[in-house]
Amino acid sequence: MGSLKNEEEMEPIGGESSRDAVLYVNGVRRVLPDGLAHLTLLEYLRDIGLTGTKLGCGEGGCGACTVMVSHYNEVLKKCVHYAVNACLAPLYSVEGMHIITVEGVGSRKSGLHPVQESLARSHGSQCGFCTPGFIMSMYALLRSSELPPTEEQIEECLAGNLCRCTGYRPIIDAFQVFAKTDDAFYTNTSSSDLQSGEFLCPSTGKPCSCKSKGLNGAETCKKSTANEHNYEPVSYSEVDGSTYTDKELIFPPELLLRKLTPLYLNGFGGLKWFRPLKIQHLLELKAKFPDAKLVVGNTEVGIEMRLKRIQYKVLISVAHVPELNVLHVKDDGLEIGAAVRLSELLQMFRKVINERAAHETSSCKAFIEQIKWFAGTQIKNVACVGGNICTASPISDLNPLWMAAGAKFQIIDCKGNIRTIMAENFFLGYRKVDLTSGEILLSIFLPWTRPFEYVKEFKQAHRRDDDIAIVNAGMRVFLEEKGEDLVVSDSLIVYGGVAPLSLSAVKTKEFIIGKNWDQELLQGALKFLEIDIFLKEDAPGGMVEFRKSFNT
Ligand SMILES: NC(=O)c1ccc[n+]([C@@H]2O[C@H](COP(=O)([O-])OP(=O)(O)OC[C@H]3O[C@@H](n4cnc5c(N)ncnc54)[C@H](O)[C@@H]3O)[C@@H](O)[C@H]2O)c1
Ligand code: HPA
Repeated sequence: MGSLKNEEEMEPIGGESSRDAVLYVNGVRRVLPDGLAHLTLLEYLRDIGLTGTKLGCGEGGCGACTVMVSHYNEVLKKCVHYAVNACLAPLYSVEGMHIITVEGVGSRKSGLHPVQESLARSHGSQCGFCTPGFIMSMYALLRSSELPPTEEQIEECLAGNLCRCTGYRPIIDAFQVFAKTDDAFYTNTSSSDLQSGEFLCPSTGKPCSCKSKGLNGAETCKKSTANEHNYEPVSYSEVDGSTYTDKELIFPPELLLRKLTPLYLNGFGGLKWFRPLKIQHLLELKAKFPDAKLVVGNTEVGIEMRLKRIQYKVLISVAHVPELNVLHVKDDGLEIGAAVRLSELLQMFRKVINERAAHETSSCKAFIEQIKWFAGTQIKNVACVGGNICTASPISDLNPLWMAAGAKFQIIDCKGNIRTIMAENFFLGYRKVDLTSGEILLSIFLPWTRPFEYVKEFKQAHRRDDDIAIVNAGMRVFLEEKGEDLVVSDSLIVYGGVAPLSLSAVKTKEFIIGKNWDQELLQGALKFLEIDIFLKEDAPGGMVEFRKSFNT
């Protein structure tokens, strides 16, 4: 399929020269030849014999293909580790990175990792198909956490992994031994006894169900989750895995020193894969290939190409363009680059709600709740804000919130001209947005909320975790004090899942503005919502009565 091209031979992608595409898998250096742009990371891994990673749903919904990606983050000046769905990750998107698969974590032969051993001992593996994915989600959480994770973080990191056999309880039990809430519980036996005589579990910091008064709380708790029969641990003597760390795969030193370079590679059927590192190069590419698809997480494009058989000829990975990765806290709000991943955004929201006045972060709190239920952790680790916005899905979880929260989108064209548009006006129809083929979404500006301004999210899906919405919404109301009363000064209520696009309840807004914030307003608003959100009996998506019940 030809060889790697250097910059001189390249399409317009800047003046730096390109190098070999390199990847590390389980500590082993691998040179990626040109011609593989059509491959996913999963296909590549299985082709090289690493078949522990499984193909389940192929759309990032089941987690059987979970692997851990590590790379050096130039901004944070440290290695970052996170779980991804290998079934959606384009092979070249992980160029310059280290991939750890379940084979690299441990095996019977080389010794099991504590995560693997605990799962096996707790009967958390039955048919075994989903097991590598669970192991990798938990392993990635442990490697990326500076402190031992909480029980909640452990459950959250598994939201994108499905198991059809166990009912999840043995899996959760197996992994909860890695949760630790308070060092004192481990070091000070007297502090692990409540005055009532109840025993506090060292792993969870909560009263322990085994209620044992044994010598060592940790030991008692361990036995309650692991197999109580005598056994010879394969690789370690304690559940905390202290002896295992000698074998832990380190981040390859070569990748610490190696600078990312722009890439231009090819794939089957004439597919071109570009990785510009500068906005100027990205804009030049977009001018040259107006129909090119921008990709970051590939969680939408990947599904379109594989499951819907849509053929894109040119893919431009914009994940490493600095201008698209900004996350700036400003006096009047937050500037968010279009390529910022949802997990990064979530962290930023958590940071600002701790640092800023409570009234300023009502939108941030609503986004935190909505992102929690957006998808599994593996998807949130790669899916970007701009990808979700530009997909303009009628069930997008975040677009109703951007609109309601009064966000503004910055759009840049191939010549570098920037225009700003209110999120409210950006969505034009079914998966149609106000972008010409020469334009891309550059960034999003989310204003802080004002005193007496409140933003709320809503999502109803078939199940809570990792599911698409049946109906969702974003709502904002800004109240003004008038004497004894609170009067609605401004508002926006936007619903998803009820029309071909995220739909603003215009008449309801008109009705409530200027009215007192009371029960009467609520009853009147519900009537107007029935007019604004009108679902025909044969509306696409079905479940019309059910969906109507959420709107009012
Ligand atoms: N597969 C899943 O389980 C799952 C779950 C939840 C959400 N999602 C998807 O997450 C996606 C978000 O991110 P992603 O990074 O994976 O998307 P992606 O890389 O697949 O790109 C999605 C779309 O957005 C466009 N796009 C991306 N950045 C753009 C920009 N800066 N300007 C203009 N267009 C741009 C792409 O060209 C493409 O059409 C959503 O679209 C949503 O469909 C997937
Ligand atoms: N949330 C969850 N799933 C999705 C979305 C979203 O916003 N868009 C497409 N699939």
